Amino acid sequence: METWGKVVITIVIALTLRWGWKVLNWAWLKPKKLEKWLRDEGYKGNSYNPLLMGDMKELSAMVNDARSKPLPITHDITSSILPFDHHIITKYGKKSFLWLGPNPRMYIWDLDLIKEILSKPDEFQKPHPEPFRDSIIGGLLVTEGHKWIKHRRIINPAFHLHNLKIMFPAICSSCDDMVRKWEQLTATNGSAEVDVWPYIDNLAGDVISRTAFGSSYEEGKKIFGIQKEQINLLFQMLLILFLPGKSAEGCHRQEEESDQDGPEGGSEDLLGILLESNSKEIKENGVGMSMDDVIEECKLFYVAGSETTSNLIVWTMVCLSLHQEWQTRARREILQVFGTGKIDFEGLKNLKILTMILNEVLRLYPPVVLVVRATTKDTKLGNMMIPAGVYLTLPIIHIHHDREIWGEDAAEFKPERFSEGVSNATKGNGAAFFPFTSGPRVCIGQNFAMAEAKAAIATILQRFSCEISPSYKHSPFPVFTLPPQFGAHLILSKKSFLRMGTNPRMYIWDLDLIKEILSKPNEFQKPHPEPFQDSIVGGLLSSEGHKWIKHRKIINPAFHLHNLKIMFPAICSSCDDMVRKWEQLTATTGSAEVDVWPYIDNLAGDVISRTAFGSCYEEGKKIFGIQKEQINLLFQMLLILFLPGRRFIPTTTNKKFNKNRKELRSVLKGIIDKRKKAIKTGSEGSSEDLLGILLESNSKEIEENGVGMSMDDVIEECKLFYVAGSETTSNLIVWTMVCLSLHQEWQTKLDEKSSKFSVPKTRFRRSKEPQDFNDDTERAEFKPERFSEGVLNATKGKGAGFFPFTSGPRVCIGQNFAMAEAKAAIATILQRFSCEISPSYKHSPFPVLTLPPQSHLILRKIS
Ligand code: HEM
Repeated sequence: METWGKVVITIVIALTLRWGWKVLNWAWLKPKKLEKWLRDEGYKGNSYNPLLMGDMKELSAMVNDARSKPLPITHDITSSILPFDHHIITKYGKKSFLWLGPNPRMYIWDLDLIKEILSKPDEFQKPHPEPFRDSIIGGLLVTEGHKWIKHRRIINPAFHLHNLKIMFPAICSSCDDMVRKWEQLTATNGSAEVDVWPYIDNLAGDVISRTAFGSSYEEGKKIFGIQKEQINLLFQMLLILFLPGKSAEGCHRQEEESDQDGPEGGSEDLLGILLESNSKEIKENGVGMSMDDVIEECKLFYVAGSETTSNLIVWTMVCLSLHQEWQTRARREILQVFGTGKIDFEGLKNLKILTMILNEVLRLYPPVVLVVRATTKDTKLGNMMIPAGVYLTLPIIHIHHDREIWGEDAAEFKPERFSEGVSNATKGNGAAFFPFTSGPRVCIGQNFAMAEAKAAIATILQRFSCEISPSYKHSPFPVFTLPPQFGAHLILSKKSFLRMGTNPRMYIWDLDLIKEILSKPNEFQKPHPEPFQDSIVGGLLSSEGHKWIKHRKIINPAFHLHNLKIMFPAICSSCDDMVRKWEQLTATTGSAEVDVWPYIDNLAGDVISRTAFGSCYEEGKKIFGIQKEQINLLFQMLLILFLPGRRFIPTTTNKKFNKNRKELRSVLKGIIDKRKKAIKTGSEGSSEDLLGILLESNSKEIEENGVGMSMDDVIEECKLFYVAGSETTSNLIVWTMVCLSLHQEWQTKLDEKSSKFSVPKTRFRRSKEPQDFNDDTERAEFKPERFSEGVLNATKGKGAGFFPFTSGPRVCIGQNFAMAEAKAAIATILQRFSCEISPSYKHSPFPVLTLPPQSHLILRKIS
């Protein structure tokens, strides 16, 4: 008995000593040995302290403190989101390390070393055990060696591009579902403040549920919920997590629960493809994945595939809200590629701007902020021989923000740095951008994630604009990935589009954007084809690029002030002719009710006929008539106008339209030929009208540069003079008369000043036209005094808010002409008449190509 007792005591002592030795080695000797190695290699860090769990206590306190408050809105986030790492790096430099329990983690900043580590997954494995990670995920992400090779081979097909293409409609359905909810939220006011994070978070889970489990989508969603709770529970256990044998009761219970949800379903979703690939593996090589393996992979799909991608989407929305110019560029591209219709997989590759934006977001807000590898034996890395048990931190986010790599603007959102690809953005050092890591263990879901993010952002921007809400709190905080801890409160506004045929039209209200668009005629061209306009006007108005530059140069002299001066008497003759007719109408009683519109309409045509075609005035007037008829015919064809090949549809209107077109050409050709001859023979006045000056300027261009305008070009310009020059100016004149009839006080003012008045200019303000006169909002009132100190003052410094003639290089070439004509007309009228609204007047500004009315006014002769 005694002997037995001694034996037992000896065994107990031996075991205790062995266990004690192990603990001593784990908690003190080994860390101290590794610390010595690190310091010998020139790495610096805090001295290891087992009582404080290495740096865990300080780290935990700093993390909790950082988590408690939002950050300033800046992309310079590394120091705030990884406060302890920042503290260590600032204190000890880049060659430093920190203690997670008894394990030292050294930072690897050298890009060549990072590449080497990632290219040798066997030598630099993921740390095992890694309590945080292992409690949540298993599967491919954490397996090593042969098992990893086999699993990766089995899973790979699930992520092939052609399978992604099959799954893509499911991704789009989830995006549509989300956006539909936002449409409900913004239905009443057109905009709403929305915390988009829960929706996006849910979207990514939804996408994985559909694409991973297809028909078992609803059960799939349940797993998503459980997995999310697991991560939160782990955070509550941060301090005990690195103790051996830590208990995670809650976790285990839920693990079991999530284990119960077994896989099932077809072969067009991730699970189906995986199961098929597994059967193939078993057939070919005897062993494949077990049921437990498959379950682990499914759980992994959730965490790896949804958290990460939802991070990317939400930070993209935040960045686009902060950088509206990129939101506009992205939306423009999306509308160019998909219109407002369905997003398709093939179109994704044309989203160049969006790819640049997503890359920049992945750089600034990488969902995986760092990855860790560990040595299991003495391992060579560069010039170092690293002993077993050292953890290596590859600080993705620090490297993505490193000024030495990206330049001084590293913390700025500048997607343009990716315009020539990743290699260019990183100045040849592609390894500096690795949100999905690199090497054999590069993220298997990279294409999946990018396709999902593109589909989501495209679907959102097709329908909404977003901006930062006042209640937004910037809170990127690394949990497992980098979600916004306090959500992402944005203001979503519904985008309104008008559909013309298959093309959407978006409204641009922002004056800076309007100015930008008008200042870049090459980038923002007129829509081609634009069936309505193209059927009526060609010439300068619809040409682009070099052709436009050449034509504008040739035509410009025709609108020079000194030529306008020469043409001015012709303008006044037309005004006199019109007023003479009114004098006849009012001759008997001194006043008469007159629909002034046909006269004014005719006046403007008359002015163009005289000033454009001078001596050929009568033929010119014929053109005017035909052009007017063409506009009316087009209106009758509105329904078929946007059909391809519309010209050949044999309707009566279409036939008439085509006949008119031919006639126009022939009349104009006749006029031009005649004029060319007259110029040749030096006939008097042959080059004093628009046509003459244009032909002369064209000859000069041909002489100097070899090419000028063809006959067809000149015909187009002449047709354009009619529509652009007469409809528009007659609108200005008639609405001025209507306004002066409504606002007698202004008529009187003009009367008093007789010849030296200035024409009120409020016609084409961007504000809405009143349909009745009760609209008392200030912007809808007729108040010419707002222009008393000029346009800039009237628009409260925003000159771009008034642009009846547009602005930039393509500003209306006939602006001075129109203003001179309108002034001459109104002056001539008011010299002889007063006008007031007649009881039969109907207010009917209705846009055709321009904005003509039906205007019955009472004209009274001024005695
Ligand atoms: C923006 C989105 C994503 C980012 C930034 C991202 C990032 C990463 C990174 C950095 C790794 C390497 C981790 C390490 O080596 O420790 C990784 C691995 C992995 N990712 Fe992703 N990921 C994303 C989306 C996805 C998606 C959508 C899926 C699947 C549906 C996925 C599945 C995986 C898997 C299975 C691995 C392990 C690969 C292996 O070890 O062989 N990821 N991911």
